[in-house]
Amino acid sequence: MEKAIIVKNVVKKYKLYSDNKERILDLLMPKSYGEDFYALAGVSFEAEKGDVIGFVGTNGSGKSTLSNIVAGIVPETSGSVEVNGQVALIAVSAGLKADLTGRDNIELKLLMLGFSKQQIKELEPQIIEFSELGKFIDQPVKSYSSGMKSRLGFAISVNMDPDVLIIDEALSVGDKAFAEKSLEKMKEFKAQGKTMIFVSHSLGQMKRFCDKILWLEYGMVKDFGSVKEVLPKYEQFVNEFKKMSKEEKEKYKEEAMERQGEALLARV
Ligand SMILES: Nc1ncnc2c1ncn2[C@@H]1O[C@H](COP(=O)(O)OP(=O)(O)OP(=O)(O)O)[C@@H](O)[C@H]1O
Repeated sequence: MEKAIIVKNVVKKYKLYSDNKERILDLLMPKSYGEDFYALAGVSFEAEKGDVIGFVGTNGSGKSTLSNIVAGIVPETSGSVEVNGQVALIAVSAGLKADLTGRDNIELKLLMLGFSKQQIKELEPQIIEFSELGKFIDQPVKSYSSGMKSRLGFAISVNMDPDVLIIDEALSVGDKAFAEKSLEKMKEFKAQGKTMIFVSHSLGQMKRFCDKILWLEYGMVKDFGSVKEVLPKYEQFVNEFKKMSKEEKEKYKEEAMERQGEALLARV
């Protein structure tokens, strides 16, 4: 099987600063300021060509960070990411320039991806039609609602015919009719054998759409396998987690952070 995505040992470290002074000191001084925070602590997984993989995990587990790294939008701190083919990320307002109009954003995005002026001229009407933005297409994106931004982002990404498509919660913002239309488009892509990553809190959508599930927990892979195998385990965890008291949740987090520390130490 041909690999579409190979992610090896990816770590993403953020710096958390208590105030702006600390941030500036960290930039200017040789000594390190601020606290290290690991959004991803050594994540590995592979996608075969045509796989549809769902990322699940509680809030803050690293799903968006990982999808942004696979899409090449955020750099990894260490580890490696290989993507075969052109990748498109759909997330609310991902990569849209707020001061430009919807139309300018379409042109800019396609130009940056290497489309010719002629190709852009051909693609533009179908993108605008798909976005259902009507005359708003010539208004600056900063005047759009989050649903409108998501529609524009979705319309650009699906119409440029990518090899790998990453969809981060984009369907939860638009209205129901648009979400259905988008889901249809994604089914079409799936039938064409395109590789997709799908980030959503809707387990129903995951079940309907994905083949495999990557379960992230505090920046680590808790499980990776078929939907049938992993999703019931995740569902059970979510139900149990919801029932935990605040103290039990804290304890669970502490233990997971210890495992994270050990995993990071084992790497050095
Ligand atoms: N730019 C940043 N600076 C500092 N911390 C960040 C940054 N971006 C993300 N994080 C932190 O990294 C962790 C992972 O965030 P991420 O958005 O990837 O999680 P998620 O699983 O997508 O969460 P959600 O389900 O809530 O969208 C979070 O604790 C978040 O606060």
